[in-house]
Amino acid sequence: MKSINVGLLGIGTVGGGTYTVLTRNQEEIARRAGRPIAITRVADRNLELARQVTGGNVAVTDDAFAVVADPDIDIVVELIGGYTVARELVLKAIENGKHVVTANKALIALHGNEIFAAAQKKGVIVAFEAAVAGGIPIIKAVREGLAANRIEWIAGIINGTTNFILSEMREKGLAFADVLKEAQRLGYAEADPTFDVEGIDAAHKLMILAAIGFGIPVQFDKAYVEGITKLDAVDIRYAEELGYRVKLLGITKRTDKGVELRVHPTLIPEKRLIANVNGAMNAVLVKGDAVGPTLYYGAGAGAEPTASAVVADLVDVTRTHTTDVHQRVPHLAFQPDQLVDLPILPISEVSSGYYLRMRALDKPGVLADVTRILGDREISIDAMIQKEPQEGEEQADIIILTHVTVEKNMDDAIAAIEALPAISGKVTRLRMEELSR
Ligand SMILES: NC(=O)c1ccc[n+]([C@@H]2O[C@H](COP(=O)([O-])OP(=O)(O)OC[C@H]3O[C@@H](n4cnc5c(N)ncnc54)[C@H](O)[C@@H]3O)[C@@H](O)[C@H]2O)c1
Ligand SMILES: N[C@@H](CCO)C(=O)O
Ligand code: NA
Repeated sequence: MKSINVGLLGIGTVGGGTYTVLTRNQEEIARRAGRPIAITRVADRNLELARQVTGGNVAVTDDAFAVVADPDIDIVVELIGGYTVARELVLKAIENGKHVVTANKALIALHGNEIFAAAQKKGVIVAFEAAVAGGIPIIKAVREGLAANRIEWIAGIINGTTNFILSEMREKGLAFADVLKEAQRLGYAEADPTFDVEGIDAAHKLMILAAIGFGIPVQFDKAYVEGITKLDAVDIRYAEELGYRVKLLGITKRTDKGVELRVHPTLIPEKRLIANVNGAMNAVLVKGDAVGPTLYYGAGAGAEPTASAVVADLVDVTRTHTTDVHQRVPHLAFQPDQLVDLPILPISEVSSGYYLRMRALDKPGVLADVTRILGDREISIDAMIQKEPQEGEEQADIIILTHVTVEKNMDDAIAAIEALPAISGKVTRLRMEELSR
């Protein structure tokens, strides 16, 4: 039987893993796909690496555009990353009538609308399971498995690097920079690790999840993005005292006013399963109206876990590419002419519980002033700790957990608290999610 010929662009961490998995499980994959799938050409600007990984068994080139133009190639796998050359290559592949598999969440989050429109026009498939939560089949779960549901919200630990950093810092007391270096060595981090630590990578993935969950076009510029670089170890400790873990969470919710789309460090009750997801592991909670909350857990980064998703997409594309375009699973889960323009809410309109930490002079009345400011704005307090001042100091930390309120109301309360003479410096604010309903 004629094999499906794959052109692999980029044979780094994920590309290398893809080559290994496809070669190792060749026979079983053919039995699943209905025909053999073979990588017949590889492009990488590092020719030495390409030769080394393929052991001289495949034609290698440093010109990715030559692979995309090759009439013998059926599916192009883009594992270069970034959104400049990768965008051009993917659009060129589509133009040449090739199906595309990619792990590139940045590309999909920024240019998905353009790419899917081009693919629809040409009748080709663009598959991107590896782009969100690595090896966890979350795209398939939301797009197909939960197709009966009205998706209400999705919340996930969707960046392995930051979860690895937070876990190592908490468990082993290691320094941020050392843990980041280790994540880079293990192949978890992006080419530019600021994408990981500033929450951008998680926001790329969240944008994709919101699009397939709610049937909206990708619009990455509307996401609220806050990473872990400003997170203070003391807040992780206080949160623990109060029974919470701090995770970098991507949250998207459908509300009456619009869609919440936000990535930020978040307090989660420690009894939730997702609060106990550690290391480079990812977990995504999806709440559907019929099914209730569902949880998906697994390796979110790394060579073979990510390759697992890339190769599954290759099998999917191989199985479905004979199907009529209109009968296929739509790229963003909803038919292309059925996407809706729900507004994405600015962060000021988002509702959440809050963790507040402030430094206050240890004198009577301060606490009363703070609680009055919150009370005047109908923000109710869930828990509070007042620390004893350290030896020789006059100020002490006050930590307050609040019930849900809208962010702009909290902005106003924080401004009033910071204006109190007995409060010094800024109030630290972290958002909190119960993730129970
Ligand atoms: N590493 C992970 O765990 C992981 C997980 C999921 C998704 N991803 C995504 O997968 C993609 C690849 O990531 P990676 O970690 O494998 O990166 P990588 O840096 O390890 O590999 C990229 C490869 O592409 C090659 N390359 C770069 N520019 C090229 C060009 N113009 N022409 C030809 N080759 C070129 C590089 O030489 C390198 O070998 C990215 O989009 C990334 O976001 C990575
Ligand atoms: N840099 C990403 C790779 C997986 O997408 C992460 O750490 O999760
Ligand atoms: Na995935």
